[in-house]
Amino acid sequence: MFSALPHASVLPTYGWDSTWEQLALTADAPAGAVPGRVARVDRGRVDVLTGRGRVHAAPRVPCAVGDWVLVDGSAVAAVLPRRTALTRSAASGRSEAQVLAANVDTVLVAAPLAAGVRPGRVERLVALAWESGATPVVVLTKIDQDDGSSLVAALSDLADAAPGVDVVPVSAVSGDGVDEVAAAARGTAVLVGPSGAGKSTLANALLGEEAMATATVRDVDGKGRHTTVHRELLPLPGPGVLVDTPGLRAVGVRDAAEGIDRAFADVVDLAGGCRFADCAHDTEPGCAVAAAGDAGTLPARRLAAYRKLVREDEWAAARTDARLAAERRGRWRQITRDQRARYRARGH
Ligand SMILES: Nc1nc2c(ncn2[C@@H]2O[C@H](COP(=O)(O)OP(=O)(O)OP(=O)(O)O)[C@@H](O)[C@H]2O)c(=O)[nH]1
Ligand SMILES: [Zn+2]
Repeated sequence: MFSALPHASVLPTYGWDSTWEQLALTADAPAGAVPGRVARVDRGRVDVLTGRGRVHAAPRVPCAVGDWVLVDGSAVAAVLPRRTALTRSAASGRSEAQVLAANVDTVLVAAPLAAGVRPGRVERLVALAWESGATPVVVLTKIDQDDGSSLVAALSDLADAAPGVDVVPVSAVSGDGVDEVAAAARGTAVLVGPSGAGKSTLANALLGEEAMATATVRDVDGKGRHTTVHRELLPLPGPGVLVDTPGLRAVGVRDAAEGIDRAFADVVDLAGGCRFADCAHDTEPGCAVAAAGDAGTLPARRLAAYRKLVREDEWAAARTDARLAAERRGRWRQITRDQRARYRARGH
């Protein structure tokens, strides 16, 4: 239970609503705990935006940027159930998922025009976005660098790579498209994409320079570039909240079968025409997906990307199963040991 909220009026600017209030009332937290939203997580400490300002707290329970929590003194006492969670397979090869941001409504997938669009990266992030429960929007950044034909080509590639997903072209330098991105960034929006995609520069444009300069944590990398080192949640001047994330190099998928299917709705649609309901679209006879690939109606690249993500997702699931099995074995061994010790103690 949390106490009456003397300064609760700022919480809605962070996304607080009556549903969160209800959840907070029934949460398991000491009297006097106050609600707030996690703005930053850094080596075992979290920054929470509360009605009484920014609080540094120790997370007694694990939490991620975007979580609504109840803070008791200087500790996070409870995390309210998440509406959505943007996760990736942990980069270190461990079998746990890493929560990049919680309670996200819109995932802004930044793809820079400068480098030429990398469709595989966009597909992967769009799949993770759908899987999270949020709505993806592709943001084609740095369009001031169009050489006259690259913008048209990029928009066409993105339409193929992200069917049914809005694509917003933007230049943070010229300001073109910034209002459109602001309109697309519904609710809590998170900016994801590779390092150097222009996420922080776009965040600046959306937030106003000063807000960003004082709030985000940036560092100079080995090549002398400024790069974001922390995820940071910031209220936008209009309605909504923005989370800027450091560039994502490796984004593994896991438990993302639904998200992958949504990101590849064209492939799934074709699969409806396969002879076998459990067709793996590999070497099965009567496979409509393979046929479309052969006929060139489904780009070979896209089919390969779909297969790759599905395989990766299944592999991650197998790894999780292996870990759970190992844990079960470990538990069982412990039980057996305990039992033996009890028998010995009884003199058997
Ligand atoms: N021409 C042009 N350059 C841009 C634009 N947006 C960003 N840049 C430049 O691209 C570089 C990278 O921009 P950042 O905003 O730091 O990229 P980021 O995605 O935040 O990178 P990380 O913090 O490493 O994840 C910087 O040199 C920016 O000045 C743009 O709209 N047009
Ligand atoms: Zn098939």
